[in-house]
Amino acid sequence: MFVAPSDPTNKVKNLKLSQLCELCHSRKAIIKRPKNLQKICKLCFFHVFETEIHNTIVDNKLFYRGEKVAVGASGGKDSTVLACILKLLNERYDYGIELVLLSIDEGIVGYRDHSLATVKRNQQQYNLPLEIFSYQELYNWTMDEIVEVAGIRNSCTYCGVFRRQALDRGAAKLGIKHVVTGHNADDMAETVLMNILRGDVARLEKSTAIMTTSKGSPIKRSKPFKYSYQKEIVLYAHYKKLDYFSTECSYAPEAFRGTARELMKNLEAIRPSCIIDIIYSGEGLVLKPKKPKRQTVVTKNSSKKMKEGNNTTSAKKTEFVDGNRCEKCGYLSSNKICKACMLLEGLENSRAKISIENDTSADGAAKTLRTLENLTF
Ligand SMILES: Nc1ncnc2c1ncn2[C@@H]1O[C@H](COP(=O)(O)OP(=O)(O)OP(=O)(O)O)[C@@H](O)[C@H]1O
Repeated sequence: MFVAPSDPTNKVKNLKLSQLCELCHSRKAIIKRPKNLQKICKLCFFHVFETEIHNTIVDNKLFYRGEKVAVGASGGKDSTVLACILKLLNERYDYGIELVLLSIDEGIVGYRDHSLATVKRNQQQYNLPLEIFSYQELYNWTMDEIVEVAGIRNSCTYCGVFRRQALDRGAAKLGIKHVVTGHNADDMAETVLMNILRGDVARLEKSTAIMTTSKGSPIKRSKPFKYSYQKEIVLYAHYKKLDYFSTECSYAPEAFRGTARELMKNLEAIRPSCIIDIIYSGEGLVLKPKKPKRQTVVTKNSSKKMKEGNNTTSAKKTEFVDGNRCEKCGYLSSNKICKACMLLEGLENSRAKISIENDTSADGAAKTLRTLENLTF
């Protein structure tokens, strides 16, 4: 239990009972916790916020002693607070983990260059090693070039696919098998909501997992802020006076996610617990077992047709299990060609500035996106 009543700087006199912190009952309450509307003092807020994250880490056995962990560091509020708190908890509770800041430079002038300058300052402030990998070096494209060719509307799709892979590839190069990101409770609730609204059952099943791994891939990803509210992360950064970059990405946010975010914010205003409740609902969902895939029975007739070259089944997608390597880049992929290479192929074909909306060509970026939507990853 956290008690610091003798702290002379925070000692208060002549306060009404209603003005006192509801946790320590000795200092003035200055924060109304967004999560549960509890009125608490600054020190108690730091303590409960940090302890909740520690509990999430311990309850879910996120780390093991001696593990090397990369913090996906964008310079934004979430990952800055994550780096700060993981360093603090690692020292306070002696997790015995080795932290590294891992940043991806997507190549967005006026946005990522500024936020990476923040990460470089964080590196000094937290005394942690920093590694930066860029889309330019990994894919030979910057996001600015991609938007020029493929348009702004689908920029998040490209960026998301490339960033996920870039973080994995960056971690693999550093010999790290665990990447933590600053995805928070609001992000997760939004994702659950989006998947429900889209009827995307396959994604819904995975959307509340705190740790995700891909069969055959050595890199696992986790979200220690799974139960932390966005507003509390901002409050923590504010009261701790953390150095973070607060500008939004220059490219439009994914339209549907933006709508889900608005919806979540409206719901939160009426009922703050709805963020956590949506996550609990997602966790509690039991989905119907998947139907086993139908086997193609090869009859005498069909084998004859096959020999004659009339076989329609040969056009079907060949199934590749996780752990296979992309035929183009050699990186791990559950498909013959990884998502990033499929997008790159579309981009190369669209260099002639075919806009996504008007693109009806057979090989352009728009077609690649449509193909990707139909693939199961
Ligand atoms: N360029 C990047 N390099 C490294 N990690 C990144 C990068 N961009 C995003 N991430 C990781 O993914 C998480 C979610 O990113 P996203 O951009 O969706 O949300 P955000 O709320 O803006 O996060 P943040 O406030 O940390 O920038 C980040 O917290 C960070 O851990």
